[in-house]
Amino acid sequence: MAFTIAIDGPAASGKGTIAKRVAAHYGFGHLDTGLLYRAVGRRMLDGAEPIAAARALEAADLGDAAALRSAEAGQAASKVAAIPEVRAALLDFQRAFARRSGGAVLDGRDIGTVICPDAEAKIFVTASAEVRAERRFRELVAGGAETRFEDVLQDIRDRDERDMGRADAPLRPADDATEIDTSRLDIETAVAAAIAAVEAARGG
Ligand SMILES: Nc1ncnc2c1ncn2[C@@H]1O[C@H](COP(=O)(O)OP(=O)(O)O)[C@@H](O)[C@H]1O
Ligand SMILES: Nc1ccn([C@@H]2O[C@H](COP(=O)(O)OP(=O)(O)O)[C@@H](O)[C@H]2O)c(=O)n1
Repeated sequence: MAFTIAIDGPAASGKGTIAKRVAAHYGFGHLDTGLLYRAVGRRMLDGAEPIAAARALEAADLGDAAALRSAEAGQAASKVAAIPEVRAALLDFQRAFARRSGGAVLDGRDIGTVICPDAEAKIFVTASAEVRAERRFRELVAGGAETRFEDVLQDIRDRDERDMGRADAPLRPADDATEIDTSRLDIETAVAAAIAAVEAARGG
């Protein structure tokens, strides 16, 4: 049976963590759609033309998740993500994943609004920019990156503005999404709130 859970939200709000845990809870597949845009952004940084790179994207391009998670790849991702032809090139793959049998959780920016407007459950994860920057800063430092908190905060603000301000599929909650503000929630509590929202959507 196909059952789709759409999880959207800004950078470092905790949507990926929630998506992974919710998928494990239900035994569903999980797709981090940000990785697709990061892979196209990475290829642009290497000199490729972004629309052609999006059309030629292969599973192998998503292999090096650690490199794709850099701040540089994130900025490049949010630039190529504003190009309608790039978004169009990535649409079918995401929709096919969403309808896979056995259930799917997709996290990104436009899953509940554009990719899967008919998803059975929709969640919009938020947190203050300062809390998100603190989380991302710790994550980058733990991974060995040399960076400053102020730069991470600026990166998050730039991407928020670009992602919310673009004409095509801007970041916004779907009208029927449940919003979870994780600013003051630990991971366990945030995941429990997400599962409760899915259960409510299932009529449970
Ligand atoms: N509720 C939370 N409380 C504290 N840290 C969190 C919480 N949710 C996620 N994190 C941590 O914040 C960082 C970013 O989370 P992630 O799920 O990757 O965000 P996103 O997918 O929205 O970018 C990770 O290091 C993660 O472990
Ligand atoms: N469904 C999606 C997912 C990501 N993106 C873009 O890709 C960038 C990187 O997304 P991500 O989810 O990997 O970023 P984080 O939230 O993990 O920092 C975002 O800033 C968006 O510009 C998008 O436009 N649509």
